Amino acid sequence: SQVAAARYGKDNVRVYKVHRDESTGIQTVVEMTVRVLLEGDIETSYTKADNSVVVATDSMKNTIYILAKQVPVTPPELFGSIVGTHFIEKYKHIHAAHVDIITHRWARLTIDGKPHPHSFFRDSQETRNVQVDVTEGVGIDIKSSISGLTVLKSTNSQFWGFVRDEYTTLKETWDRIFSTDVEASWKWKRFNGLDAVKAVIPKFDEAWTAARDITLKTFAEDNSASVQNTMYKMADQILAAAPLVESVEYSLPNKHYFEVDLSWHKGLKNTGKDAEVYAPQTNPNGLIKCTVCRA
Ligand SMILES: O=c1[nH]c(=O)c2nn[nH]c2[nH]1
Repeated sequence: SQVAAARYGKDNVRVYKVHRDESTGIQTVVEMTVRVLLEGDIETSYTKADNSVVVATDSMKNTIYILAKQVPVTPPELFGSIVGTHFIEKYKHIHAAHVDIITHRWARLTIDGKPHPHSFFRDSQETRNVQVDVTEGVGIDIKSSISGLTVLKSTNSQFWGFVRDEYTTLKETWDRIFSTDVEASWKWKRFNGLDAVKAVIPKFDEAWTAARDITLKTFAEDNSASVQNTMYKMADQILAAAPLVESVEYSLPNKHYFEVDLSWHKGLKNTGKDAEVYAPQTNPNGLIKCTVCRA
């Protein structure tokens, strides 16, 4: 046997960092969960019990905390690029570093109509994430994403004209509920190194804001013909808004809400235009995926 592929590191490294503005007393917090996996000339640690090539995962965890102290932890695209670049520069036998960062939300509390200087709440399980792959002699590939942004619209979602055959029972609808947990990601054009990432730092927050705003606005305003068509419209607009982005990917579960026919109870009307009470379905769910690139 031989090692076909190998990468190792520390997962679920939880990092919190506070910025204290002494002049205003306003504090700002960031919380994230970091994974770093390394690749390189490490096969002998698997095949020969040669630990001389192993940077201990504990040391990798220490490194994440030290770098979080020394450099900005936002935008996550920058911090991930710094962390990954550190490992391939520090250890000559390490040739690639894969850094995944999940950023959790701490929304500033508004108390008596005013933003509170140092109090926050978890307003959503939505996260902002990056996958940063730093490869020696190649560059830095970054995929940014939004996860766990759960939305629902109570009308202006349709689905009709689909294949009807001996397997079809689904009725066509011109007015249905559409709910999904948004998973949207955008892949940046390859950066040739850390300096190239540092040259465009503002673009990362701008792209995240654009992707989130476009997703929510299109979700709300599009009279959706299908999940497929609506997600394509979202991706198309994100590509137009972010020239440094190479492609956009959506993965949207279609979280079904079924009408409940109550006509058996004294003729109670609760279907079609009379439907008000629905049964939210845990499973099964539709799952619609696409990757959209520039033509
Ligand atoms: O938007 C939808 N797309 C689909 O492919 C599908 N299939 N069943 N319901 C559906 N809704």
